Amino acid sequence: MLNIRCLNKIAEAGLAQFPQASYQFTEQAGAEDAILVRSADLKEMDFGAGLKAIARAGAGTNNIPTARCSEAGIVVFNTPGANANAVKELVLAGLLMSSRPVVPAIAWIESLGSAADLAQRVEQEKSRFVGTELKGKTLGVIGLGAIGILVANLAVELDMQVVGYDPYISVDAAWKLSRQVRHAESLEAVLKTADYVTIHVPLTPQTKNLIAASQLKLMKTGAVLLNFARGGLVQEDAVLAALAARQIRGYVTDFPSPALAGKRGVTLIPHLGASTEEAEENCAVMAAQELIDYLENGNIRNAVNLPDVVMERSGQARLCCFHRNVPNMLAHISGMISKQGINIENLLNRSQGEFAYTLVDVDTPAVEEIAATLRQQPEILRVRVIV
Ligand SMILES: NC(=O)c1ccc[n+]([C@@H]2O[C@H](COP(=O)([O-])OP(=O)(O)OC[C@H]3O[C@@H](n4cnc5c(N)ncnc54)[C@H](O)[C@@H]3O)[C@@H](O)[C@H]2O)c1
Ligand SMILES: O=C(O)CC[C@@H](O)C(=O)O
Repeated sequence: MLNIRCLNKIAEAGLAQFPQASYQFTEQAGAEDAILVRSADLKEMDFGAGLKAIARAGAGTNNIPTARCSEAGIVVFNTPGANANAVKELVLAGLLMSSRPVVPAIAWIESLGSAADLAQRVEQEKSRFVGTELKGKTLGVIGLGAIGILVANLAVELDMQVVGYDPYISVDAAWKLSRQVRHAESLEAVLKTADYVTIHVPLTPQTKNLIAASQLKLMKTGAVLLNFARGGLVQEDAVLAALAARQIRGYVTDFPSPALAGKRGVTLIPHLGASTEEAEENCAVMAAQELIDYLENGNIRNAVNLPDVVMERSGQARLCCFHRNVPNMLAHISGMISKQGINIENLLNRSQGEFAYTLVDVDTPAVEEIAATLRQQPEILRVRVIV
């Protein structure tokens, strides 16, 4: 039996992926083979020696200590794109809420209750809630990954001018982007030209406080900043100062904090970007399938600390080695196997940065001794045998 521990509410469709004959769910810390998580913070968590993988049912992995996981031979997965449409739709709501004051207008009408002169007061006072149109305004999109692309393309459909910035854009992403999206050479160029700026980059040590006082100063007077990516990307004190100085008109964010609560110009949403039935199901199913293929076949799809490594099963056993990306590892692993007179049926090795992963299919199930010897190597972080 393999033990799966869920640290957040995971959609039923995802949990149903795990066959009951070979998987059980546990709440016991330290007993798990794999963890399924959404936003729970694992950064200070101790991991049991048996933990082989963590899957984030979502895009951001800043709640997972990925470097520590790699050192312990734990593969960290996420579910790229699985909730992108849900976020795109909420960004649209954010754009509409910041161009048309519908939220205060609804609050006002609710405050009137069923007053007899309701219709009359509506027509008399509605001019307090005049807005502007998105059509013709410029949207700056920072980060053109799964979400940024959808937001940029949607804005083109809304007849907005769109300017995008992503120095690391993938070729695949570039193909999906509307040709009407203008390419900005720098973050500064986006900030200077946009009426609305929306951020869609991961939170990493490099992107922390991406938008701070000096970036906010570049923004057009009266512009709106939308942050559906992570709170730490925007320096809150600087945003509050920019709002107070009327440098920017609004800050719409999916990441509330005590400092932002109740402040003029701030719209707080309780981290609902991915909270649709469809996105929760997509993420849960994708995360579960990634874990199952890794636990049962050693295959890796959508890990953040290793590249994709997928090989058809052959032979009688599979050795799965998570190791450092240093010279001679492949020669060492294959040499150890051939020294025992064992035939290698198939082998696949891929690396990403400091780490690498090797799958070896062999023609005998009797490879535990080889695995035990390989585990002695300091460069080898985890060896699993799958028969
Ligand atoms: N509000 C929510 O519920 C919610 C849901 C999903 C994702 N998110 C957040 O949104 C982020 C983006 O999600 P995604 O699915 O689009 O991820 P993604 O990996 O598909 O795209 C991220 C893009 O950011 C780009 N990028 C990285 N650093 C950059 C920089 N300094 N400047 C400009 N671009 C940069 C990358 O090249 C990549 O194209 C996630 O990391 C997560 O933090 C939030
Ligand atoms: O699980 C959620 O509700 C949020 C997920 C979101 O923050 C993500 O990074 O994908």
